Formats: sequence, C-alpha cells, structure tokens
Amino acid sequence: MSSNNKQPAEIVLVLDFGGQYNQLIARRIREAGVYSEMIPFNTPLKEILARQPKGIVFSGGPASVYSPGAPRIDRALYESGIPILGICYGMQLMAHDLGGRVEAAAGREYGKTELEVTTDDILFTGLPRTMQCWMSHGDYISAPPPGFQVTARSAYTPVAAMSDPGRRLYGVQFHPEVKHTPLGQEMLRRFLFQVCGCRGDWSVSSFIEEQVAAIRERVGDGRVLCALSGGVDSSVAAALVHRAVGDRLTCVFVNHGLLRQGEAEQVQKTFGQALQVNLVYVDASERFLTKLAGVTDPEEKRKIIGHEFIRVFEEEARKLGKVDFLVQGTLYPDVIESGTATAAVIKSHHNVGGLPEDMELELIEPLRLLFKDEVRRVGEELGLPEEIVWRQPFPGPGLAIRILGEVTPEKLGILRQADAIVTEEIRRAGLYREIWQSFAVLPSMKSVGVMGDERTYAYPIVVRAVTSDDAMTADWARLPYDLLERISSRIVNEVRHVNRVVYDITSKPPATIEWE
Ligand SMILES: Nc1ncnc2c1ncn2[C@@H]1O[C@H](COP(=O)(O)OP(=O)(O)OP(=O)(O)O)[C@@H](O)[C@H]1O
Ligand SMILES: O=c1[nH]c(=O)c2[nH+]cn([C@@H]3O[C@H](COP(=O)(O)O)[C@@H](O)[C@H]3O)c2[nH]1
Ligand SMILES: NC(=O)CC[C@H](N)C(=O)O
Ligand SMILES: [Mg+2]
Repeated sequence: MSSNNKQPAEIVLVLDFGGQYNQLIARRIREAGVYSEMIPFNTPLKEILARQPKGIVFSGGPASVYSPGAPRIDRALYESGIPILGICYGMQLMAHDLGGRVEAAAGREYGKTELEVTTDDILFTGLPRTMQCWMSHGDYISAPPPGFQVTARSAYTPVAAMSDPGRRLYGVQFHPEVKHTPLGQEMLRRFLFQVCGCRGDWSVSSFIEEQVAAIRERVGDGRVLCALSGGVDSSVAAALVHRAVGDRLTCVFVNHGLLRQGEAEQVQKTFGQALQVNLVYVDASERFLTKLAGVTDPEEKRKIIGHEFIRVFEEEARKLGKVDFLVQGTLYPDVIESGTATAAVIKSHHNVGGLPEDMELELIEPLRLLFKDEVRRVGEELGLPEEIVWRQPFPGPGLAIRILGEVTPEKLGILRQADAIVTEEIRRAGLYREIWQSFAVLPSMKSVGVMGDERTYAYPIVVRAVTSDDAMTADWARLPYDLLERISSRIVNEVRHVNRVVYDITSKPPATIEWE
C-alpha cells in the first residue's frame, strides 16, 4: 500500500522475525531520538541497503533457527559493514549463520531473570555487573560463533549476550525493549550512539517538517479528501495535510449510524472551530444499517463497514470534482494487528484489512508508522486543542463492534444511553484522560432480574475500561468501587431493557480491548 513517508536522514531498521510485540523495538529506538521502522525479515537485501540504515536490529520470533523453514536472511548482510544487534531469535540466527551452535534448552526460560555481565562490552559500559532482564526462549546458544566473545550470562543461559566489536555485531538473548529489562533502553542507546554512531535528532517537529514536505511533493496541485472521524488520528492527519496543501483539502465526516450519543453534532462543532478546514458531513446511517442487517460475524461486520466507508468517500470525491488522494489516520498498531507478512491477523481494522481491492483513490497515511503517543505529540505541536488530542480512541466501526451479534436500532439505542452514562461518570471522576478507553458493550443475551417486585428478562451491559500505552497490550482499569456502583445503578435505573451491569476484568492479551 502506498504511503508518503519520506525517509528521515538517519534510520535504524528492525527486521521482523514474527514476535507479536516486536514493534516495541522500533518504538524504543524512536524514543532515543532515532527514526526506526520495522520491515519483514525477507525484505530483499538490495532494498535494505538502499535505505542506508545506520544500524539493523534482528527481532525475536517464535521459530527455532535449526528447524526447516525457519526465517532466514541473506548472509551477505553480515558483510555489509552495517552494525547489527540480534535480540533473542535474532541473536540465535546470527550465531547459527556465523558458525556457532544453537540448541533446544532443557527447559524454557520465561520472565524476569538475573543477568550477569562478564565482559566489559560497549552495550554494558557504565551499567552494573548484575541486573534484571526479561527472557522468553526455549533455545540457547551452546557455542558462540568464531570471533565472538561472550559478554553476559544468566543461571540457565551461558551466552546471554555476545559480541564481535570488530565487525560491529552484537547479540542479546533477553529483550532490552520491554520494561521488565529496566536498563534495556540504556543498552539500546549504547548500540545506537556508540556502535552505530547515530546523532539522535529525530523528533516530532522534524517528523512534521518531513511529512509536510513529502505530502506537498506527492500531491502536487492535486486535491485531497480526508476521512475525518473526530478521533485523534484522523484529526492530526487532517491538520498535518492541511498544513501541507491548505484549501485543497476537504474533510468528510461520515455518520454511519454507529456513533455515540451526540457525537455527530459534537464533532462538527469542535472541528469547525479548531481547524479552518472544509468539512462535509454525510449522514449515511440508513445505508450502513441496511447493509449490516442480519449480519452477526464480527469480521464480516468490519469488512462491510470498511467497504461502505470507501464507497461513501468515493462518492463524495466525485461530487467535489477531481480528487486524487484519500487521507486516513491509520496508525502503526492498526497496520500490525491487521496482519503483516510475519504477524498473525487478530482482527481486520476496517481501514486496513477491510479496504476494497478496486479503490479509485490513492491513499495518504502520514501516521501509518506512528504510535498513539507520538501522534498526540504531533497533534499538540500542530496546535490542536486538548479536547481533540486527548480524546479516547473510538474504533471506526463504532458501536457495531460493541454490540455482539446483529446490530439493530433497538440495541443501538440501549448501548448509546449506557455508554453516555459510563463516559459521563468517568469524566466526572476525573479519570477520562488517564484511562485509555472506557465504554459500554452490549452482549446479545438476556438474563433474569427483579425490579419493582416484577421479574425482568433483559440485557446486561458490560463496562470496559482499560489502561494502555499503545493499545497493543492493555490492563483493566482498577476503577474505584463507588464509581462502578454509580455507573451500575445509573445504567439499570436509566436505561430501559437493561437489568444487570458487569465489569470486564480481563487484560489484553489474552482478551482484546474491544469485544469484537
Ligand atoms: N465516522 C467516520 N467518518 C470518516 N472517517 C472515519 C470515520 N471513522 C473512522 N474513519 C477513518 O478511519 C480511520 C481509523 O479510525 P480510528 O478510530 O482508528 O482513528 P481515529 O478515529 O482518527 O482516531 P481514534 O483512534 O483516536 O479514534 C480514521 O482515522 C478515519 O480516517
Ligand atoms: O479504527 C479502528 N478500526 C477498527 O476496526 C478497530 N478495531 C479496534 N480498534 C481500536 O484499536 C485498539 C485495539 O483494539 P483491540 O484490542 O480490540 O484490537 C482499540 O483502541 C480499539 O478501540 C479499531 N479502530
Ligand atoms: N522470543 C524469541 O525470540 C524466541 C526465540 C526462539 N524461538 C526460542 O525459543 O529460543
Ligand atoms: Mg476513531
């Protein structure tokens, strides 16, 4: 898929060998001020070299290097002179390729582990000799490759880190990118600055400058449509594109009938005031709800919504005359979760996996490689109001994926009311900003209750509130009991057809944030 990402001057590439949380590596590198992107492990060597990376990181992954079909790379990469840091599977691959030995260990080593630094290696300079690290592996290096020194060990792992400083090749068995390796970021910094010689001048403002220039170049004197939801991502994308092309941008906000209470009015109002952009409001609720009638499968619902969205945008584009580009606020986690060459499909985010194949408009997705917190920083830097920048995320398919099974006007009405109560109470408690997302879910089942001495048989409402850094992982929010109590009693008292409220106490993984 096309994106308009002009490459920053300095880049470190992460080769993805399939771990579900590998994108954390790119994120940590960017936190150190060096632009980083994750690319599939099988990206051709020529393409990798063409990007002139200052360094390369091999990520972890589920495979064992000695198994047939394990992901491999072109060994010429080791001769390129580019510094390489192998993490977990990445280090094992390096060992295997360069003449060392990798074997299955007697047992898996999983979780917090004590690391002992045995050689004063550049990755560990100035750090304590023993420290905590986080391990997750079942294979180990039983013999390092010729030319490598062992630089750290743990109780069960004789080669917990190794290096060949002459060839600028480094490997660690543990995961420096996770928080459970508290000094992991220090090690990554040493790799970036001391081994790779990075300057570390990537920042949100340089990102804005680069993107504005790239968008101008790509769009030329063409016209651009932006799918605007009022959410953080598309608002920031719109502001960025507006800075690049001014009035040649038109934003289209679609009411698909799956919005929350009062949302259509509120988005039009806030956006009109915050950004002086052309905004078209399309009420397509009938059309979406008709298409969704009778559909119960979550993936099918998502795909229908994704298709309809694009059709609506195409129609609006035609009305405006000649429009060549469509801006979407797609983020990095959307891309990863919708399945990449190496990561499994968890759910098809409507704006990625749900796109029709015969699209008429070319996509511009300036935030496609950013994480949410980075997008918020871009938004603040562009001067968007707090109300937009700190809005909790709301999924494009809207309430359709919070009503389990078939979406009907009756269920939408119930969910809207319940959801408005959740939001109101969370705001009143001053928790709106610190909670990643808080909302109501309507499962399509009924249970028995008693109200006013009468039997009831009605829907339950599930309250979901999570904390998270980037939606890739999340924990259920420890909401105060009295807040839960208020939410519960208001919902059963104020929302007809609901007689029970439950609180979802599952983290992600193993659950996801949304219920579908
Ligand atoms: N109602 C809508 N009208 C127009 N475009 C939409 C609508 N809902 C979603 N989109 C498009 O789909 C993209 C993905 O939606 P998503 O919810 O991930 O992002 P967002 O709404 O911009 O931000 P947030 O994640 O903070 O809600 C949006 O950035 C936008 O381009
Ligand atoms: O625009 C979107 N289109 C979608 O199809 C979609 N599905 C989930 N989400 C949002 O993504 C984050 C992760 O959600 P899950 O844990 O449910 O996968 C959470 O923030 C979800 O609200 C979506 N956003
Ligand atoms: N997390 C990883 O990269 C695991 C690597 C390899 N599959 C092992 O179990 O040792
Ligand atoms: Mg949204």
